Amino acid sequence: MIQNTERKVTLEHAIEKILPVSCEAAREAKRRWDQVAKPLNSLGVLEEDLVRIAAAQGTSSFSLDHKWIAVMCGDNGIVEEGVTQTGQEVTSIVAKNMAKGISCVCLMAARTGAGVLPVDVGIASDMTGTGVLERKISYGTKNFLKDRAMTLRETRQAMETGIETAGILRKKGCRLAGCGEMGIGNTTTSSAVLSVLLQAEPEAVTGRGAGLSDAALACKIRVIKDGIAFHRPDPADGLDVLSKVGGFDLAALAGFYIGCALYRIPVVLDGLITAAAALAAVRICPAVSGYLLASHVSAEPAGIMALEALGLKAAIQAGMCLGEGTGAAALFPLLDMAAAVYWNMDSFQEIHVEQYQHFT
Ligand SMILES: O=C(O)c1ccc[n+]([C@@H]2O[C@H](COP(=O)([O-])O)[C@@H](O)[C@H]2O)c1
Ligand SMILES: Cc1cc2nc[nH]c2cc1C
Repeated sequence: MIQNTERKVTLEHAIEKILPVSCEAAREAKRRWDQVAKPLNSLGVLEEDLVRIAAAQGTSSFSLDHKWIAVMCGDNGIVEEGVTQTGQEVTSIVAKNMAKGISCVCLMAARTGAGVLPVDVGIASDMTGTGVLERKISYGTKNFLKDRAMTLRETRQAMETGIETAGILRKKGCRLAGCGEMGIGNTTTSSAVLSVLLQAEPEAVTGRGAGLSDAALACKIRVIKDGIAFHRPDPADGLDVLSKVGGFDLAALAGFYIGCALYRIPVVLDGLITAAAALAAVRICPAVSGYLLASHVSAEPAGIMALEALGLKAAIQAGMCLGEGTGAAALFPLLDMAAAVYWNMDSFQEIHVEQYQHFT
C-alpha cells in the first residue's frame, strides 16, 4: 500500500499563508493590453479576466496551461422536504458519469483540453471503485429543518478536502482552475446560504433549480425561511452558515478557493452554487477574493446578486444553470482566445500608429 506521507494542510495554515494578489503584475498586464493595436478595452471583461489572472499568478507572463475543473459532489438531507424535481440518486449517477468522461462538463471540457476531477465529499451511496476521488465525509448531510446540515468538524473536514484538491491540481501543473458541483438539492442550500450572507429575503434569492412547479417553488422558499429561523446562522461567520444550512459540496468548494489562493492558482467559478460557496469563503478569508473569476451569470435569481457581492463580472450571459462546472468550461476557450491576442498581437508602435495621450 502506498503511504500518504503528505502532511494535511489545515484551514488555519492555509489562511495564514495566503498572499495578496500582485497589483504590480496587474498593472503590467493592463499596460500590455493598452499597447496592443486594437481599440482600447475592446475585449471587455476578457481583458479584465487576464489582468486578474496575472495578479493571482503574480506575473504579467501568466500561463493558462493545464486547466482543470474540480467538481465537488455531495447529497443534501433537505431533499426529504420535496424541494427538488428528481431523486438524490441523480447525484451519484452524474458523478459516476463524470469519472467516465461522459457528463456534460466532461464533454465541454474535452473540447477545450481541460481535465475534470470529480470528488465525492458526501454522496449518499457507496462510490468505491467508480473512479470518483474518494473523500466521503458522510452519506449526505442532515435535513437542516431538523439539525445542522453538518457538524463544525465535518464542515472543516470538507473545507480541508477542498484545500487538498487544490494541492492535487497544483501537482498536475494546473495554472488555471475551474470549479463545479453535483448535488441534488444544492440550489436549496445555496439559496439559504446566500439569503443569510446577503441579508436578502428567501423569496428574492430562490429559484427553480433543476426544475420545479410553482407549488414546489413556494415549498422550497418556506423550507429555506424555516431553516434560517430555526438556526439563526451568523452572517459574519461563514463556517457557521455553511455548517447550519450549507452542504459538503459548498464547504469543499469554499476550501478549494482557499487552497487555490494558497497555491496562487486563479479559479473560475460556475453558477449559483459555486458563487454561494465563494461568498462564504470570502467571509472566512477575504484575501481569497482576488483569486476568483466569474464565468457566466446563472439564470437563478441570486446568480447576479452573488457575483455583485463578490465584485466579479461575468463574460458570459447565456441563461445557463447546468452546474457541474460547465460555466468554467465555457469560459476557458474565450480566455485562450484573449490570451492569443495578449501574447501575439502587434503593438501600436509596431504597426506605426501614434496614440494620443488623452486615454485613460
Ligand atoms: O449552477 C447553477 O447555477 C445551477 C442552477 C440550477 C441547478 N444546477 C444544478 O442542478 C442541481 C441542483 O438543482 P436542485 O433543483 O436539485 O437544487 C445541481 O446538481 C446543480 O449542479 C446548477
Ligand atoms: C440529469 C441532471 C444532471 C445534472 N448535472 C448537474 N445537475 C444536474 C441535475 C440533473 C437532474
